[in-house]
Amino acid sequence: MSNVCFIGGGNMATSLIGGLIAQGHAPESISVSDPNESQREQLIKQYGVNAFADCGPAMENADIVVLAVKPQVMKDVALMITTALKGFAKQPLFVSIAAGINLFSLQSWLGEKQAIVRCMPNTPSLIQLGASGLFANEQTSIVQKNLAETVLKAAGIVQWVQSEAEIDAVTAVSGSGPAYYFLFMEAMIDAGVELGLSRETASELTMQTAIGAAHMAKQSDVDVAELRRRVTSPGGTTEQAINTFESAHLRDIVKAALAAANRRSGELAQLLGEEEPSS
Ligand SMILES: NC(=O)C1=CN([C@@H]2O[C@H](COP(=O)(O)OP(=O)(O)OC[C@H]3O[C@@H](n4cnc5c(N)ncnc54)[C@H](O)[C@@H]3O)[C@@H](O)[C@H]2O)C=CC1
Ligand SMILES: O=C(O)[C@@H]1CCC=N1
Repeated sequence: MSNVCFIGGGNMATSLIGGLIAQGHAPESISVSDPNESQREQLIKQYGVNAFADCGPAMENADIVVLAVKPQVMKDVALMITTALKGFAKQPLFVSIAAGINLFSLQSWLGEKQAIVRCMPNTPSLIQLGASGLFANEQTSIVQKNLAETVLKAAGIVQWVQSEAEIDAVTAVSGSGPAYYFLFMEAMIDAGVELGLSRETASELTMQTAIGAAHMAKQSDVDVAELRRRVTSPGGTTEQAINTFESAHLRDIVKAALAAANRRSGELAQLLGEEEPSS
């Protein structure tokens, strides 16, 4: 079993650790470093993993180090890691899950020779229904790619993408995506309450409808547009709701929202990363 280390033990690390443990990964082979003591205690109590305040002891013997800190602290953390790594015989594979921080910056902080995978997971990883996009630098071997894939697959589905730019698109679609569905569910629950349902009934119906629609879409041999048409009887109720969404340009709103999320990845790269020399 591979030794997996998480630098940063917050929301996403907790989701990924939850996925690994649920898949039978031994807690003793998972280590976390986080300066926040209550975060460490929570992870020890919930999963029985090893937790440390500093990155050095957490990374000892690690085959794979998942960088799960906020983009704003990534540079400082990466430089600390580089110092700690100097005493290590074995260099681990690094997997960064930070939005916007590109391989150019990660390589300039961790070292040009390091194998690094940029990954964008999402929070449903906690219940093994995550979706992750992955892109590896040239230094990453096939064995290391398989290792990254195995760790992320414990949390859900994995898609390798063809270019690093696509990771920003993955961030806009599935990284941030759960929040879009939660917002839509919030709005449906509020609207159901407006129409006279109790909040509990509106919540139960909304969530089960989301689950049912997602399962149908995954299992169906027709596309989602056709599934929508099959709910929409001519002259019926759904048609009225769909017409309302279309006249309010829902599709344009979704396009603009995802474009804004995608753009933000580029802004984070500029704000928090190293400047790439223009070729
Ligand atoms: N929350 C989400 O849905 C997703 C987040 N991400 C990315 O995951 C990363 C982490 O996000 P969250 O887990 O939401 O943040 P979070 O704030 O919940 O967790 C970050 C953790 O890093 C710890 N930390 C701060 N300084 C540290 C240091 N020097 N060494 C070790 N740990 C340190 C903090 O104490 C905190 O527990 C971000 O870069 C974000 O872009 C990626 C996909 C989805
Ligand atoms: O909002 C963020 O920046 C992170 C990345 C994807 C989901 N949460």
